[in-house]
Amino acid sequence: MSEVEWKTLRAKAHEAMGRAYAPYSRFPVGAAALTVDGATVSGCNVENVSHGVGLCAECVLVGNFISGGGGRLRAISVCDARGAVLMPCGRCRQLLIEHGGPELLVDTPRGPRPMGELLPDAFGPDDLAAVHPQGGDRA
Ligand SMILES: O=c1ccn([C@H]2C[C@H](O)[C@@H](CO)O2)c(=O)[nH]1
Repeated sequence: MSEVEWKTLRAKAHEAMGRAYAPYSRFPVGAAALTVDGATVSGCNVENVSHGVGLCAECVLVGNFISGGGGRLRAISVCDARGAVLMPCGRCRQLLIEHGGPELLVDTPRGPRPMGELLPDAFGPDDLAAVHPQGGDRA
């Protein structure tokens, strides 16, 4: 990832932040990611009057990504209303690692870091396979 690519992602995250629906927290968030194919995808937080069912920007990004055809995420940047880099919450780290793996580069205040550092020893498909080696959908 070049500095130019990070700047583009940060700009797209900021743009998405401007579309956030966050009347309850008044904390708009934007997220933008680069895919391994070179496409970009973004998302903003979408809150709800039933506070607990609100969606984080990263969650909306993943939904947009999958509904747009999916693939693999390479890098992501998330920002707040000031444009400052924001760390994905724990749930969103799990959502993101599913589609980018531990190599997914995450913009952090300390610079880009692989998701494997931010969610070490993540729960993953191997944990399911250990119980159901043949696959299957029943417990
Ligand atoms: O990484 C984050 C952290 C928080 N939020 C949202 C959730 C909620 O709408 C608001 C305040 O927590 O910010 C995100 O979208 N992404």
